[in-house]
Amino acid sequence: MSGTFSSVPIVDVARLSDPATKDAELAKLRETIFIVGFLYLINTGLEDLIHQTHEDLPKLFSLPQETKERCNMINSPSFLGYTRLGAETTAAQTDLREYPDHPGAQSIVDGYVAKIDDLAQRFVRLVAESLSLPVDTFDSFKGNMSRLKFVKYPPAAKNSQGVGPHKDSAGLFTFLSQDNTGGLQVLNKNGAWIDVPPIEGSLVVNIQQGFEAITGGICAATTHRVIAPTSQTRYSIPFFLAVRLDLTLDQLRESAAHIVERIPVSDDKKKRAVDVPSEFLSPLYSCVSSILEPRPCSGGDH
Ligand SMILES: O=C(O)CCC(=O)C(=O)O
Ligand SMILES: [Fe+2]
Repeated sequence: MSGTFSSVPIVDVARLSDPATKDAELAKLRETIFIVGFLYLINTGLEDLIHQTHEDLPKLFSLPQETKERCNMINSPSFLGYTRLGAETTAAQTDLREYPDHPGAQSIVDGYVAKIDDLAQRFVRLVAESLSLPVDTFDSFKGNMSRLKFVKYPPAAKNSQGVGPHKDSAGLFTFLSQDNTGGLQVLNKNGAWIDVPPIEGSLVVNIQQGFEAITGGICAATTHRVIAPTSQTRYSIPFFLAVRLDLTLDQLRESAAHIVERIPVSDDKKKRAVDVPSEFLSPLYSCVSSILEPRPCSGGDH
């Protein structure tokens, strides 16, 4: 792999679990983490769950509008819940997508979160291994505010914005299951949009800005977007693995410097990593929770 990419690599969990193939697959994971920031994860063991959950999504979204509005996120103190179509903006344009939540969805959500969170915990340890770090290196950064979203993109005019260009923000990694529609694209270092076509049963995993900050910018979050579908409705299920909200940015900088020292990449890359432009390291915020909800940070030293 050279300095940029023209497709998103596939990393195989079965090969990572087999002593005969583990090292080769870890090397692939490392290259992918450094160069692309996006990968497909296959053979996760979650294929049936993913399939079943996608079967359930159209039913959830076809709940009556007033049922969906009852759990609108604007009424929630934690800002979690339903968002209607057109209520979001990315890169100054309206996104053509909506997401629901409903008490009836509780068991679907709980079942999915339990399994995907378990996979996410294993993945983070594999990433540490692939970077030649102790397996538990990132464990102390993990928080308990991970989020699951069910997203619907109705058909729209050609080249409409499903969700505009963005990097995922204050977490470690995103684990996304997309249906068979397509439309997800990632931006490579030459400024070209690269398709991430659906692979049945796979998860698309990408680095968030929290992990970028933890690795001092060596493992960077990649900009991505979704082009709205034109003829069929698209559904996706992103799971955002969170960082600890009480982590102070001073602590983060200190441990990032410590981790960067141990990652075996060229000094040149390390040098560039020192000055990563990330809202995550903005002096405007004193701790991670204030990025999500700007206010003074308390109890940040544990
Ligand atoms: O729906 C997708 O495929 C991607 C969604 C996404 O990028 C996000 O919600 O952050
Ligand atoms: Fe995203």
